[in-house]
Amino acid sequence: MNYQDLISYCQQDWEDYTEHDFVNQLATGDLNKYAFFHYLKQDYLFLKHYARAYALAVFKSSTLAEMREPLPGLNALLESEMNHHIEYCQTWGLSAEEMEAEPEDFGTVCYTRYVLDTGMAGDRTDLFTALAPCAIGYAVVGQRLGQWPETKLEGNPYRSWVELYSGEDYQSGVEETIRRLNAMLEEIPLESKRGHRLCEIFKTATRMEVAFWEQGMKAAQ
Ligand SMILES: Cc1ncc(CO)c(N)n1
Repeated sequence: MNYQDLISYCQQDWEDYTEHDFVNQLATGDLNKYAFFHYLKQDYLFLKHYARAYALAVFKSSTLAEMREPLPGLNALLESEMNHHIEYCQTWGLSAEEMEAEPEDFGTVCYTRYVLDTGMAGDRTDLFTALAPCAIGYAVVGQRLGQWPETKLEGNPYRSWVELYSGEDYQSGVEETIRRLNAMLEEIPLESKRGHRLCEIFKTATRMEVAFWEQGMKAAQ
């Protein structure tokens, strides 16, 4: 099997995630600012736990080459994504300390602990499958918004978000992630108990991504 099989298994959830109103409104600049602010603060907390999950990938590795594999992703997350979030929140008058002190919303707890639990209970492939919708989905969103005729950059308060995820650095990092995931999935038949289990992991994480957009939307109501 390959990563495309994981997406096909949950096609509707995948579209709900990557074509969500939240991202379309981000691209046009029409998203409610409280929705975005809540999302961004929660995403900061989300990324911290995500970094822990990448660190777990080192723990779950056996060879040195495997141990090194999660490092570029971990570095991009802790540096460019986190710095973007911190700098953005600062422009709204929120300090990094205040972001640290923000309480975790339910969707943030559910998603991050699901990924960590899947990785701890399973092996490296289970863990990377649980991590996959995050990286791949945001790359798909970034690519789509980068080409979408309705995307507005000029005067868009969310421009930096669109540029981060449609940018060359993020896109090429995810291409590498996909290549590695495919190499892990190659030997596993889609029509097997193992294949089915991986599809279910990917689907659950994808549903959590939809809930994460919804959690932002709800903050505006
Ligand atoms: C919830 C979520 N999923 C994926 C990404 C992409 O790294 C992110 N920053 N946040």
